[in-house]
Amino acid sequence: MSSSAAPAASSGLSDRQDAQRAPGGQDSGLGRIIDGKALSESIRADVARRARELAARGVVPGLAVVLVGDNPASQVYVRNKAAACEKAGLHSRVLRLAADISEQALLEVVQELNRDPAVHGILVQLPLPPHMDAAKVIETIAADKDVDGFHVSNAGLLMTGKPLFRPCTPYGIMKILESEQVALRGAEAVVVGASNIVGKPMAMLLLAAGATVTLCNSKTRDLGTQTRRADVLVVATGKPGIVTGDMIKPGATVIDVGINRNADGKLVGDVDFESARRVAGAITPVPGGVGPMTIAMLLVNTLEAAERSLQH
Ligand SMILES: Nc1nc(=O)c2c([nH]1)NC[C@@H]1CN(c3ccc(C(=O)N[C@@H](CCC(=O)O)C(=O)O)cc3)C=[N+]21
Ligand SMILES: [Mg+2]
Repeated sequence: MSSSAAPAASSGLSDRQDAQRAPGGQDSGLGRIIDGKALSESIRADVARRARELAARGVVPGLAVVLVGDNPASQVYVRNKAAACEKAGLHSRVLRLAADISEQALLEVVQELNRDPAVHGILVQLPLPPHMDAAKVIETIAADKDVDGFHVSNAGLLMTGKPLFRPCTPYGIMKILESEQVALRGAEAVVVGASNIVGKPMAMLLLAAGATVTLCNSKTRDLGTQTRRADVLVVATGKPGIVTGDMIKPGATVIDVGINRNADGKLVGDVDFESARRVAGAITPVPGGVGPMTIAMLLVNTLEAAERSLQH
């Protein structure tokens, strides 16, 4: 692919964005890389501003994160969430529980957080150890503190068009599409992966925005036939490289939710980035795409829970 050697000067673009501009500003044949990190920072700045307004009214938004066991990836995510809270002026509390804690003891911890007026949002980090029934734990969280949006009440409210908390990853993806000014009314949207956490709520949000939605799963026959119709393609399977450039409609917006560590320890998505970028109009990178938006929307949900606490 061609890349301009022109100096970045005052273009205001990152080196990476500048490198994909062909001489004369013509289309270089490479899709734009969507900067989820920059967008997440502007959302977090907005959260910080609203948190200051709340603080002036005597309310500091509080998030409680419950971490069971010592999964190293979970440790990192939980630390990042806590740091993002502090930076935005939200209070965060991390409860670290031993991997062998009983399910009953965990349920009691959640019930205590439900009663605590300083806690506006509760997140129980997944996955939970195998001896726990994750659904039972999630259903124990008060629906009006369920900032993940995983509780059946919140899933039902989303499905019936009256969402309280939107799950953070799909919500962040909607913010990306909005900021990219992707037209969704009447558009073909294809979601690959039908989890309760990403794929299913993603389909609901896209549907509510007027897209025609196809939800694919691990049994979908000839996946490429589905994905090639997509104006907006969201991939959330946990399978690196499941979508390649030949499966993408030219000009499509491609959103990669996967976070996989490859053999050399590098983070990669579910989409084969190099081949996809030659076809897509715009694409999210991994890292720096969807991941930072997930955390930003967790802050938004927590802030809004605190704002609602003032309304009654
Ligand atoms: N109850 C619950 N809620 C969750 O929201 C939840 C969870 N459990 N369990 C684990 C997953 C995973 N998750 C991520 C959030 C941010 C990044 C993120 O910021 N990723 C960075 C890179 C991070 C890195 O370098 O490892 C990026 O994509 O740029 C990743 C993953 C939230 N999760
Ligand atoms: Mg990412």
